Amino acid sequence: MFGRLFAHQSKLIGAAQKYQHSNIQFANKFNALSFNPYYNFCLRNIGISAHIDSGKTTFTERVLFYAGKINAIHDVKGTDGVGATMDFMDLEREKGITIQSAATHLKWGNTSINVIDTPGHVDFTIEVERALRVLDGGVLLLCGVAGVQPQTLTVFKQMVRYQVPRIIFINKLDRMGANPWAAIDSVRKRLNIHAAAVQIPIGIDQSLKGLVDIVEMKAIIFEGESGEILNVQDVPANLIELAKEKRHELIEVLAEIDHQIEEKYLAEEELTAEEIKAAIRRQTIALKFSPVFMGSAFKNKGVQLALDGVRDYLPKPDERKNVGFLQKEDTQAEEKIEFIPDPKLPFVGYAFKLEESKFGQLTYVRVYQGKLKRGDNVYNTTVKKRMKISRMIKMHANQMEEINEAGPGEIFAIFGVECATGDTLCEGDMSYTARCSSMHVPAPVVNLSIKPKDNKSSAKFNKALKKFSREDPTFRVSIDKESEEIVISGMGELHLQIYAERMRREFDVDVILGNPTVNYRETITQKAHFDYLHKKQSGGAGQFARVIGFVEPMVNPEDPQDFSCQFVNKVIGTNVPNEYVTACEKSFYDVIDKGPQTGYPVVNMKFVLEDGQTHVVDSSSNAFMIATKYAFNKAFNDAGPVILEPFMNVEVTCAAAEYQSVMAAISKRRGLITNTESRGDIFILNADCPLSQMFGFATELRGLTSGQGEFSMEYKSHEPIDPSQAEEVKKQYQIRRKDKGQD
Ligand SMILES: Nc1nc2c(ncn2[C@@H]2O[C@H](COP(=O)(O)OP(=O)(O)OP(=O)(O)O)[C@@H](O)[C@H]2O)c(=O)[nH]1
Repeated sequence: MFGRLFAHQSKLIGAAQKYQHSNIQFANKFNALSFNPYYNFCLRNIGISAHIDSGKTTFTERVLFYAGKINAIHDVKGTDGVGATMDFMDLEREKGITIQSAATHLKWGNTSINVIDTPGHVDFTIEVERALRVLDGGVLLLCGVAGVQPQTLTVFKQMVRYQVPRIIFINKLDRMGANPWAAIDSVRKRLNIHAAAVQIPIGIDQSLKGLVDIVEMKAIIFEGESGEILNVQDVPANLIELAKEKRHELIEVLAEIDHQIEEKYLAEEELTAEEIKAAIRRQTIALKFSPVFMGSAFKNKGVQLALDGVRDYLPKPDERKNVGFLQKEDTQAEEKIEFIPDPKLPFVGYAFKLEESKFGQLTYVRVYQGKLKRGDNVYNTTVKKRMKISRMIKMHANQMEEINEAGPGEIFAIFGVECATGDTLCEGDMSYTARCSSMHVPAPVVNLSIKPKDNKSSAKFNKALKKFSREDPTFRVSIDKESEEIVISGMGELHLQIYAERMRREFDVDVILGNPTVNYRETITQKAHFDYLHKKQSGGAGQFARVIGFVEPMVNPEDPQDFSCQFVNKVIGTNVPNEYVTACEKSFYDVIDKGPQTGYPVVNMKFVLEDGQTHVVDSSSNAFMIATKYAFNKAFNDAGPVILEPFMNVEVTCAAAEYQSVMAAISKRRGLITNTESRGDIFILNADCPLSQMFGFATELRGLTSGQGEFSMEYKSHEPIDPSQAEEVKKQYQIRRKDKGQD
């Protein structure tokens, strides 16, 4: 029955696209499915993303307080003995950082808001990916002193990847040196988007008292112990000129992208607050504009107005286009489909996060279409299994609230279903199933060998590894073929250390960690031909295979982490029969797994087989596999082989007086300084550094700056290694081989 409904929906949508009608109109026109586009009129799914330490958790804590979800504000580091509500893991409270994304929901007036607070550290970037994959809008937080920082760029790129409309909140205006206009400038220059302030501050740093809403032209002073009283006043006389100037700037920016505003602007007509707000909403949802709010979360200034911004300018679930696929089970044929947030259509949900709780596995789901009720059966498209939903809950940080149903656009969690991150759950029968589009999973860059201190803990150790790798697709476990050690790979040292610590705390397993190593890669820099004959015809069964072709580099400039290789069959005629081509292909993919110089994978290379030769008796798949292996080795050597190592964009912030020693430390670590900037007493340095040289930098920086310096880094690309270092990496590989008796 649901298969039929899906099938019907697919026909409707196909037809709707053809006639350029909206699905809603089309469905209504044919009266085929009753459709209620206003089901979630009052729902927003938002995430809060930013560079490390910009104040996401502090901001979310205020959001919860003003929305009446908590009755007191707590500090992020847990110094008041409680800790911020959303950083509920002990580790998060001790370190004062967010490690996992946490979900909560609240009411702001008549609007229900699901909020996901995500980590800022690049090491936990998958948490941001999975949150953005399922959110309809975002708040991009910036520090009012530093403006756009490296991780701001990363989260911004992630927002662009998932087409998430966003408002901006410039935080920390209470700090010395805060300058919202410089921050907006950095947004325009570094993010290259249309953005303009909708507010101006009343006072700055120590004297920050409130904000002027330049759309409505009114002043708001935040009063009461926690800024909970909004005292609305006339714009102070000394700020009228600035407010007018910034209102004009806002209209000017909108006029560039919005026809309705442009017409009135050119005709020099006065615009009403309603007209400006409508244009901000239109263009924010169209991803062409980001309104800029500001304040200080810590000093309880401005958060309520940003929440108004979430309600007024970010989209409802039915204002986002959610495209997925409809799969016909018998033929596996897939067609694109738009999921419609109508509770009467078949249910489609996306499992975006798993968490082990004391009651079993908790799976977070976002509903894209239809409605799910407790007791319903769903079909997991990936594992092709039907499962009963016996418990549904709404999460508020680590607290649970039982619910009986969830409709379109909702985010909730279910217990006890077999699921992995990225699976689609749907109501389809076996003939038609739905699949949501997937999320981007970045490749790990750091490895650590790991083993339990005590052999008796092996079972618990393995259980922990299994659990963590199911939860986090950027955490990988493998066995080093040479050393036979277990190796964990992840996004950074901190990422892996946190898992080691969680093993101790959650599984009672102490572990020994090896030194971190980075994920080298091997590639070629030029084209090289091969013509290799493998011939063994003296005594016994003979071997004969000849392969002819070339290898060449293959780079995807769009995606620095696209490390693919390709085998291309260009054989014309029957010189190499198909079964031998298949053997050559298999051999190629086997051999690139371990590069000849370092044992790390070969990337970005095309192997083109053009011709060859067989022998009536002595040729075999095995002979062609051997010939391909040797042809590869020879061609690889002739094609200018290089070793690549991961490079990071590093940003260091320190006091101006310390900059020389920081610059020297970066240069010593083979960093290439790309930018330096002083803002008042603060010095900011950007550099491209090899990741292999950055281990232990946090400790060195603390020493150089009396603990005051901060740094962050994010993956940039894999780049050729310095020749002197290349020799060392090759030598290490030879030593490892020798130790294993492979030489
Ligand atoms: N002066 C000032 N400090 C702030 C403000 N907001 C947050 N902070 C401080 O900045 C530090 C980081 O705040 P968090 O809320 O943990 O930042 P975060 O972005 O959640 O951090 P991560 O999740 O670890 O990236 C804490 O010491 C906060 O007290 C603000 O508006 N003004």
